[in-house]
Amino acid sequence: MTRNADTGQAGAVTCTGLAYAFGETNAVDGLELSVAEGEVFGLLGPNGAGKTTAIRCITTLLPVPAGMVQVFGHDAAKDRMAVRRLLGYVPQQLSADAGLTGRENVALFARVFDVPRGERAERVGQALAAVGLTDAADRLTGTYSGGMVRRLELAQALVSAPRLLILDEPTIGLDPIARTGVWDHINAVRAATGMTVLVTTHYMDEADQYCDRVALMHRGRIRALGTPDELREGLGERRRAEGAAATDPLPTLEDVFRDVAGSGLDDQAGGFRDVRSTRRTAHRVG
Ligand SMILES: Nc1ncnc2c1ncn2[C@@H]1O[C@H](COP(=O)(O)OP(=O)(O)OP(=O)(O)O)[C@@H](O)[C@H]1O
Repeated sequence: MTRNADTGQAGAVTCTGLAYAFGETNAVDGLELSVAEGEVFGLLGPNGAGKTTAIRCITTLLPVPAGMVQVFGHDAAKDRMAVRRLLGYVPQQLSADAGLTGRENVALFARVFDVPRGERAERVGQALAAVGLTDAADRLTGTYSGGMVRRLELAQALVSAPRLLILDEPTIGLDPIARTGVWDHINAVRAATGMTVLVTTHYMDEADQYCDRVALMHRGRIRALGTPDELREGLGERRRAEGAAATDPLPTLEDVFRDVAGSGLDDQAGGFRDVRSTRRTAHRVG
């Protein structure tokens, strides 16, 4: 895994004091976030933490009412088109049309994202190949499994060759094999292109395995930030200083989250575990 958070290159994403409210609800509440070029950055948190709202501000789908968002140095409030041209986005909700073939779905995105006409067919084929869907490309998307749909959505986001790929819960609702498949394809594309990846997830194990750095978000703010190892070891050290045995198992990322969020985690509907079965990604199409 490439860990180049300290290369000194211009950040892929910088949020400074980002705030967004829905009425009385401060969904994002002074978010400070910096994603380095080339890293896989995980934004973690329970239901309602503000992850999707923050992501939607970064993608320019929501305005930036307070604070600042920059993507590769472009201000998301002032230069929306420049930001949009640099990123690919896989939203939580379905973005593939069940009545079209996989190839037609990706071609639609190629047109929307202004892939030059003469290059479209080749780029669509490459995007489908990158996610392992060449053989299924001419089947109706309605016949795809949940994992295939997610990979198709990935191809849709990749067809414009983005420098930044943003994925909102890319594996929710998928079985472990399909989840691994989605990540294998993300990593293969990243290795080939150096693309930056910003991903939200509830799956702590997945973040631990695939993210270079993670930010733990709770009630609109980042509560802890670091590599998964740094976060787990930091809590382990503190527990040992407080008297825990040196032989105790290293804390998990979920332990770290419970430590920073305290009991606040439990008073929200859901938490981490029970959201896993509630999404219907695997059954959304067909
Ligand atoms: N369109 C909306 N109208 C009103 N409130 C909203 C809206 N969207 C989100 N919220 C509220 O803003 C807060 C943050 O929601 P958000 O969806 O950003 O969290 P999240 O961390 O992405 O959660 P999830 O994991 O469930 O997607 C929540 O309290 C939510 O109820």
